[in-house]
Amino acid sequence: MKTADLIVIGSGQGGIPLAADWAKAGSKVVLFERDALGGSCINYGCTPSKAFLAAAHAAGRARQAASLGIQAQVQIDFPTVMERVRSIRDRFNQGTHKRLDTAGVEIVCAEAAFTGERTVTGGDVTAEAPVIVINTGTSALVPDIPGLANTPYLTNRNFFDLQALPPRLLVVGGGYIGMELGQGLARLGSQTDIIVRGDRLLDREESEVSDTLAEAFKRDGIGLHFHTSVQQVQHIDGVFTLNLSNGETLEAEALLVATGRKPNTDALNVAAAEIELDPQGYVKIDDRFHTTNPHVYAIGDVAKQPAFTHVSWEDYRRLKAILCGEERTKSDRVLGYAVYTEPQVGRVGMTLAEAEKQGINARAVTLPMAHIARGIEWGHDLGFYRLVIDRDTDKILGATLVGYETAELVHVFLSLMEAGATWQLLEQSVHIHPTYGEALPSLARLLIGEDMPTCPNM
Ligand SMILES: Cc1cc2nc3c(=O)[nH]c(=O)nc-3n(C[C@H](O)[C@H](O)[C@H](O)COP(=O)(O)OP(=O)(O)OC[C@H]3O[C@@H](n4cnc5c(N)ncnc54)[C@H](O)[C@@H]3O)c2cc1C
Ligand SMILES: NC(=O)c1ccc[n+]([C@@H]2O[C@H](COP(=O)([O-])OP(=O)(O)OC[C@H]3O[C@@H](n4cnc5c(N)ncnc54)[C@H](O)[C@@H]3O)[C@@H](O)[C@H]2O)c1
Repeated sequence: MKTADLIVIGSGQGGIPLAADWAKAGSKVVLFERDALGGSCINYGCTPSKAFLAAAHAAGRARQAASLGIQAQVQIDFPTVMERVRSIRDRFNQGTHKRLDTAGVEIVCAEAAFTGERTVTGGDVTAEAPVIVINTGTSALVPDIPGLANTPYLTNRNFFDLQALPPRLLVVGGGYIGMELGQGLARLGSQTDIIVRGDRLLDREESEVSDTLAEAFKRDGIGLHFHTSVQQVQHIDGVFTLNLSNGETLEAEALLVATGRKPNTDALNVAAAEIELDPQGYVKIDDRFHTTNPHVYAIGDVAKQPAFTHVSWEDYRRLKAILCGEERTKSDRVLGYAVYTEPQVGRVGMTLAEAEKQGINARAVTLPMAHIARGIEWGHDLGFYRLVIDRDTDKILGATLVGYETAELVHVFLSLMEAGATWQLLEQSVHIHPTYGEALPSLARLLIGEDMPTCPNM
């Protein structure tokens, strides 16, 4: 039995810096990882998907340049695209290894399980510590569709190992992963169809977001099948055949299943440490990341935090402060996130409906892309910017930006909200012409009744 000061289970986005910081400060840290170091984000999530989308969107933008009078011949070298994706993934993965090694963390490459209140075993190592942090993330949740189990379907786990471009692709699921990777392969040349159980894409967002993305996907030649589910899967001679509940039959050489996530808690033997899970298997935590065991904390996706890398990373910063005796909680932060389709969706805070549900006297204003000079100049016609404010306090409550690179632009709102700013502060700001950013004060000016269009030259 090893004795440590800190045990981290899972090398997710919060666990790595926590382990490294503790070890660098001279503490004995043992980190268990059953798969690739760096977790989902580096190995089969953010990093490879965004490197992949860089290529896909380059192809999409080159084709769209026709509307500017530029006729580009797009040739896809798929093996090179994927080699680049994997080399970036590998570089980040090796960087993680080096970071933990240099800090002096003892890495145990094994699946870990609790063997007592403060003890964890993985492979032939058993360690005990007064503080244990669970950062084991999630895995693809694969639905129990007849015929699916024994086929070579793709999830985010093996997608980035693709060697050849599938001529045709079927995607099950109209959420983040299905949309990003589905549009990506479509832009690289796969004839793509997306099967959506509900009546719209990205159904947790406002319907105008879904409608805009559906229009963009149609322009990319993607087939959208709403209100239907897969009843049967067959895989014969390299071709998947899917029978849908609406009577349609679809065929393709590749099938991507992107129907949500499940927490990685099955192997943890949480009962041995009296750690409670919720009905879906996520670790229950309080506002200070404490599980039901006083020695054990949980951060990131496995603790049912919003499933984003910056959330897991921020969990680490807050948990570190708590462990150092500071008064911090998990809840008092402004949540922003983005979907890396084209157009992108940049989101922060509440929608109008969410604000009203909380009883807030809220108001929303919307500026369509057609009223943004930069959009017209660049040939981007899809999207809109929306701002939600509290009528009683004038504070900014949230924003939804759909358009070109809005994942960058939405940080203006994030910072304003973090500072507790009112919409008048934005309205008074003089932003640079011609930029997408100049449309943000214009958006706020709609609240004082200024008519659209509001940008110079419009
Ligand atoms: C395709 C895809 C794209 C994404 N894109 C983005 C994006 O653009 N932006 C964004 O913010 N987020 C994105 N995400 C979400 C993001 O990857 C996660 O929210 C982020 O990785 C945080 O995860 P985590 O720290 O909770 O743990 P993870 O990164 O999931 O890591 C958990 C680790 O624990 C290990 N583990 C599990 N069980 C055990 C065990 N019993 N013993 C030992 N080790 C164990 C796992 O092997 C894994 O390495 C994406 C996710 C996917 C799947
Ligand atoms: N850009 C980003 O930050 C980014 C990118 C990818 C993933 N992520 C994170 O990872 C999480 C998981 O992504 P995801 O796309 O797997 O999940 P998701 O929850 O975003 O989407 C899953 C979709 O599949 C549908 N679905 C569920 N079961 C189904 C079934 N049996 N048949 C058909 N459809 C079904 C759901 O209705 C939903 O629309 C996201 O919620 C997000 O937090 C983030």
